Amino acid sequence: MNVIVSPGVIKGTVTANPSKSAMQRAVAAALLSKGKTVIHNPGLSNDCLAALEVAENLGAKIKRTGEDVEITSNGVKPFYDTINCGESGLGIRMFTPIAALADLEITIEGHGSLTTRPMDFFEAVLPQLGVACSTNNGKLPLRIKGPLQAKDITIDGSLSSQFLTGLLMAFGAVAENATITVTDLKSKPYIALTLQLMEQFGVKVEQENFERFHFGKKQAYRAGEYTVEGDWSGAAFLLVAAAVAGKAEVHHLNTQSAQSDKAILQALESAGANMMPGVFTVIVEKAGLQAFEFDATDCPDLFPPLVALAANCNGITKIQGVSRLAHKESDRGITLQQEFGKMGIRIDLEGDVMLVHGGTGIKGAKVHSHNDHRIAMACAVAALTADAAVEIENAEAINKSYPEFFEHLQQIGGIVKKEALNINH
Ligand SMILES: O=C(O)C1=C[C@@H](OP(=O)(O)O)[C@@H](O)[C@H](O)C1
Ligand SMILES: C=C(OP(=O)(O)O)C(=O)O
Repeated sequence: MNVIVSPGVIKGTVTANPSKSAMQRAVAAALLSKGKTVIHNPGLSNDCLAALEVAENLGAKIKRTGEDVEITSNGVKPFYDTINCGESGLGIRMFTPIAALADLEITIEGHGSLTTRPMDFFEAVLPQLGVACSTNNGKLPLRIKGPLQAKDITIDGSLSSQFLTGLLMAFGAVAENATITVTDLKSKPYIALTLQLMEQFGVKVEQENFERFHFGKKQAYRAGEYTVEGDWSGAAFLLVAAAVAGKAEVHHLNTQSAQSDKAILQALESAGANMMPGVFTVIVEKAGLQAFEFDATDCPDLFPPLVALAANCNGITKIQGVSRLAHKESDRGITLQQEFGKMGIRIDLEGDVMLVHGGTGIKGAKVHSHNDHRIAMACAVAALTADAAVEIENAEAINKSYPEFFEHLQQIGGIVKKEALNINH
């Protein structure tokens, strides 16, 4: 699907979509619990749907009841010997150690960009926990055979925090007096989110400095009720849209959230946007925007909205953390450079630093998402202040995290036209 976004003024109110990071973790915790969990405000993006399907294949019963999702589980008891994590990096890295709690040999698959993302971590780490594991040269499919034994282990956290999230969640179900030690952990706030979620489901982990995670006496996940927070990662695009092109009020955003991407507020402030954050609502208004400096090492998903913001700021914005982008849905440093380049915005990549030359004028263009949801959304926001419309090819990539994105953009005044592909027979 191609989507055309025209320049225009932003004005309106919208409710943030549910956080996929929170939803996927809640689905995993519900699977690990005994009994019925009710998830309110469930996320239904492709990554969330993939998590629900994996939980079902690993033994949970899933029911949609009105606005909620009910997950009834008796722990990990796989129905099948194959699970498919769709395109979700968190999904595969979280559910692999969880699936390894069973003693069945299981094949773990995915599709699209997930087939090119690195999984060799598991081959190095899972055997130390008694799990046989093979990959296809460090890529999918994975084959594992548990059961996983939670033992003291040291892992490298520099590539992604998601592997640690998976180990923490799995250890939570079986560990007794065991410690995970992590070196060079990146994306730390995502681990804070994991620990917070585990505690909400009754499992407490003692952590020191995000380097040592200790499990004392054996614990059990407790089924219950859970409400998914609004998503700061998706809302960041709406907040930037307001900062560059008008004014918007975004509801259901918890400013006390553990989500890393609430850091968008700091970037907006540094750029000079007018902001009025409440506890569950954020209002952002356009102002004269200046180039800013920001370290996105621990919140890498903010790069695409930050680039859309920086393109509208006078001067050269410096964003640290480019090396974190190589293994996302696309190699995002390069993809942003290419696609914003088509819109006349120069981006230099200098080692771990991205330099965005802003305030030079955004041009209408035809751009491509590279099947990366956050690139599609960043281009849509850039279009708002372009000199002509921007056409985004493969814009359906947004379904991975935020299927409602274009409707939400329209709700706050965005001029959006969706074009189905013409297929000539
Ligand atoms: O745990 C999570 O929900 C996520 C962690 C981050 O990955 P890394 O830890 O690989 O940076 C982030 O980029 C991803 O979109 C979601
Ligand atoms: C990288 C992302 O997700 P994941 O790693 O879970 O696929 C993302 O949502 O931008």
